[in-house]
Amino acid sequence: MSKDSRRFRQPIVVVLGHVDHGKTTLLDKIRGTAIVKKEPGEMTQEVGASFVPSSVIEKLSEPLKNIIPVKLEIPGLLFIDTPGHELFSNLRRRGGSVADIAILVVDIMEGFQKQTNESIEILKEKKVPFLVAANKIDRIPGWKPYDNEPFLVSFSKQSKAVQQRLENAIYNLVLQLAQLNFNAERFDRVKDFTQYIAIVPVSGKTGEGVPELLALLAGLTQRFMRTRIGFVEGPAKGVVLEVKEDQGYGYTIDTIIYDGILKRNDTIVLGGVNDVIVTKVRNLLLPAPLQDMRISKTDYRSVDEVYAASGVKIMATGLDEAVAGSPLYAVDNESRLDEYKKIIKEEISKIRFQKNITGIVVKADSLGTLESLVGALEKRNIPVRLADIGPISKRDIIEAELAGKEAEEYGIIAAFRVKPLPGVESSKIKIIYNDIIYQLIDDVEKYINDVREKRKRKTLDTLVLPAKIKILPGYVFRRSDPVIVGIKVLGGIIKPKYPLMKKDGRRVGEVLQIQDNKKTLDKATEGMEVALSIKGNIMIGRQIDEGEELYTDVPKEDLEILFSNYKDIITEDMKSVIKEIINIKRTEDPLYGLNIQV
Ligand SMILES: Nc1nc2c(ncn2[C@@H]2O[C@H](COP(=O)(O)OP(=O)(O)OP(=O)(O)O)[C@@H](O)[C@H]2O)c(=O)[nH]1
Repeated sequence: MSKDSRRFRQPIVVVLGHVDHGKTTLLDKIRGTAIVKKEPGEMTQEVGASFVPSSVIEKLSEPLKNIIPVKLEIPGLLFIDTPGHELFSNLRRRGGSVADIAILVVDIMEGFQKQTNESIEILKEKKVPFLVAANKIDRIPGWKPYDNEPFLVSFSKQSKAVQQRLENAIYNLVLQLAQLNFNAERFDRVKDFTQYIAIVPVSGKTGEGVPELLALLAGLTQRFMRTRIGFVEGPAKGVVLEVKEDQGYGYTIDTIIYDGILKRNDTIVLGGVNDVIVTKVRNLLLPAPLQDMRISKTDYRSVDEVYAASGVKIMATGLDEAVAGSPLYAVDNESRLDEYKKIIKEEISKIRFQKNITGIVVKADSLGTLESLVGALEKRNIPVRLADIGPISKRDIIEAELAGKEAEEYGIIAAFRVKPLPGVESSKIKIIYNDIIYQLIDDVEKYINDVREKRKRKTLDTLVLPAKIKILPGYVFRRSDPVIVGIKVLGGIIKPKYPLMKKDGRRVGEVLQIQDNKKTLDKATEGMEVALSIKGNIMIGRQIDEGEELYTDVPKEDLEILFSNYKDIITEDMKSVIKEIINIKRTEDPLYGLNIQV
């Protein structure tokens, strides 16, 4: 088909679903089936995507003519090759996704799992319609496989008991979708596809149901997305899927062009690590044609132009700084260059940002994953102070430290597929790594909650309260191990287990016991004169002296909790002790007691 006769471009299809539910197997089966059914010259190869021409889809659905009448106007379907959340997030497009429709793969024996629900969330948010592939039907007990047959053909040949098992499993999926507020039904019973999600039973292993899956994807997109998939003659619009250093080609970008035509020598603009990149297309690369069924895409051939929708590798100078997930525009008229640059800058600055708030630092390898991370974190009410792409730098550490001083739980960096730059001292703060977006978010949330829980568990009993004591001269009962001395409480409250410090902030052991006339006390307050035993490596005359004044060594957090939760026990004498303690502690930690009004 020549491009001039095109009315529609091929819809872009993505595959999502829970781990091990069979996304890769199903995609491979679709590709393999398409390769087997193609006529010579019909199969063009794409970068990062596979094209299944309409002629193949029509051939496959021939036996279904009476059930799904498909007369295809679209040229075919473009399947994004790599399944999963992470790549999907780089298919970003302002206000949605470059993907036109999605296949949500669900293991029919296992039903909806965590990532199935997450996938639905993502699809809802990006407004991508989807159908459900109820996969692994060949694993239904008693199922007799009929390789590559339409589901309806194979289903009609199964025993009644097996048919019933399948129906039960489908019903289970219908219920699970209903809980998520979706109407759903087996595809052949759906009357209105705008109201119901179609469930297509398939097997990625035997290929059963693949004909229906393809026919439905094609039929639904061409019927309900006519405007969206209308072919555009103008300059290309696309998205950077991945940035790669290819042997012999230098830095290249794998892109999905979803609109218009991209030509060699076109000027393109896209997002870069430091600035918007403006460059000229030196070469457009597509995988060399397939010789046989092997799906290998390592050799390239160059072409003069590609038209939407397609996956193409772009060679150009300056791509080493290109950012995956960035929009890409071809500029037809140099006078509009600034306009395009501005659009890209604006879009990127919404995703890469620094705010003066208490929140965590997020670093990711691409714009798409960064956007997904920040979006998901904010949904869980986790504030983000700094969001950026690239390796962890000194600035990131400093920002996290600052946040941590304001609220300990936020003094972290969430790192998605990035590492610290060489020489960056990262041991001072907690960096949480995970290469799966949703696990990273779970890890971050868990860490924050753990820190908060720990803090909450600190009740009045476990707090170290402020106190100031004086070792009374002439009342040394034991000089060491443990020291036993007579003291007077000059202010505050002292209890066993409290750590003690000198006027210069140095630690000098811990209170072991408090006694008055041989009676053990659980505390001593202002004005009381009691005997105190102090354990630790200390000796009267060495670390501490008769007549010396000591303070309790109050942790910053304890002081904050005292002020936020137990203000009523703060007496005047304790207040003046607190002021002195803050002065002592500030020499080490300038933020000690910062938010406290004494
Ligand atoms: N019996 C049967 N096994 C299947 C089918 N589809 C996939 N499998 C098996 O299920 C396992 C997982 O399949 P994958 O295709 O790797 O699953 P995936 O969802 O791509 O997994 P991740 O990429 O790890 O998320 C493999 O052992 C497959 O062979 C199917 O239709 N029938």
